[in-house]
This record gives sequence, C-alpha cells and structure tokens, in this order.
Amino acid sequence: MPRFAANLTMLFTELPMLDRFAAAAEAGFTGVEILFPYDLPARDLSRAAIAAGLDFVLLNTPPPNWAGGPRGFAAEPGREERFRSDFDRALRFAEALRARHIHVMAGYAQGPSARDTFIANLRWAAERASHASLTIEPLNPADQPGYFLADFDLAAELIAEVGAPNLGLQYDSYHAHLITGDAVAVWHRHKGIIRHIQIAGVPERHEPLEGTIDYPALFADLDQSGYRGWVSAEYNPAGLTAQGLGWLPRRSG
Ligand SMILES: O=C(O)[C@@H](O)C(=O)CO
Ligand SMILES: [Mg+2]
Repeated sequence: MPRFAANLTMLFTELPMLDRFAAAAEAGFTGVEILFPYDLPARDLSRAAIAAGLDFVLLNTPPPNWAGGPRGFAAEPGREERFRSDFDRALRFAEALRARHIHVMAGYAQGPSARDTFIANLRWAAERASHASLTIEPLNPADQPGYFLADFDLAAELIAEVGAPNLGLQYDSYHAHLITGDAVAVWHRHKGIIRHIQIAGVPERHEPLEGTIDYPALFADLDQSGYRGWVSAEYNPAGLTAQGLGWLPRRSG
C-alpha cells in the first residue's frame, strides 16, 4: 500500500488547524500537507507534526491564505519579483517543516509569454532550491478558470523543457478526471514523472470511494508500478471527516 497523507486544508476542518495533526495520526495517516500554511508560525506547525509523529509532505507557494487571493504567479509575465519573494517564503516554510515537496503554482495567464515566464521561473526556482523537490499540478478549468496549467501533457512538456532533476508532476486524480475523463489513463501516461499524488471522489470531490474512479485498483497499480511517493487525501468530506475514512487502509506507511 502507498503511504497516505491527510490534506489538512480540507480534512478535519471541524478542528482548529493545530489539532488536526493529532486527528490525522489517530485516523491512520502517516503524513500531512497544508496548501497554504502561511497564516500560522511554521514552528507551531512543525511542533504539531512532530508531536503527532507525522511527516510533512507538501505545501504550495503562496497566496497568503486559502480563502482568497490568486493561485500563484509563476506563469504571469511581469510578476517575477513577486514570484521570487513568494517562492523564498515557501522555501523558508518548507525548510522549517521539513516538507517533502513545494508545489509551484502557475497563476492566471495564457499564451506563449505565460509559457516562457513559467519556464524561466521554474528554472530559477529549481536552481535556487536544488535540494528541494518541486512540483507543478494541472487544475481543472471549471474550478480554476484561466489558471495557466490545465493540461497534463503540457505539464510533462514543461517539465522536460525545464530539465531540472528536482522538478516533477503532481498528479491529482480529481483534476485529471475532470480534464481528460480518464484519470487512470493519465496516471499510466505520466507515471515516470509523477512524484506526488492527490485523490478525491469524482465528480463531487468527496471521499475517494464515492465516485467513478476505482481507487483500490489504482492503489494496487501504484504498488505494482513501484510508486514510492505519497498519496494525499485532498477532498471535501461529505460529513465529519472521521466518519468518511472507510476508504483508508488502516496500515499506511
Ligand atoms: O487540487 C488542488 O486544488 C490543490 O492541490 C491546489 O494546490 C490548488 O490550490
Ligand atoms: Mg490537488
């Protein structure tokens, strides 16, 4: 079985953020991720993760908060300075939290200049944080209209073009299904460059057993393919988080 992480931005939201760590560990997760951890001091988050015995798997480059603000700037021409200062902030948090991956968010822009900007910023970031693992993640256009990265083949192309050993693909099966209609085919097509996985039920983005993707089969496939990364639960629980965890194999890790 893969190792499972809880996305604490979306799971256990019945609890204050610092209490979600213990709840995740109690439920059987061995890792956690927070999309935008910037509202709390990194040392408090780090203490909570260590106290619960959890690995910190991933954070995103800012915006500063989850409730509002754009999703990054990496592909936005003219926002290079903002991108760089945001990236450095993400890097400081990632170091303090010993986070495994930093998801570099593209932002809202289109066309060749956005592509060039994204590549240049990714090259800069990959070199600046050569010890860190960076990811990019296509988001479906219904949820994020105008977001630059909404295509897995394009993401693969960009990763090849940047050519940095510390940049890979973040495969979110929910977005993959909404973008292509076949999340499992996306996994098979791109598994060579996938270094982080997020899952949810499709199409509601609830628990991963309530939808069209056969997750037990996908988990078996990940094992067979030798996937060594994390699988993060990134969904909106239909009710209380703990009541919807029947899909989680009890012994992850
Ligand atoms: O899938 C998502 O929505 C997230 O992984 C994300 O990073 C968007 O901000
Ligand atoms: Mg995701």
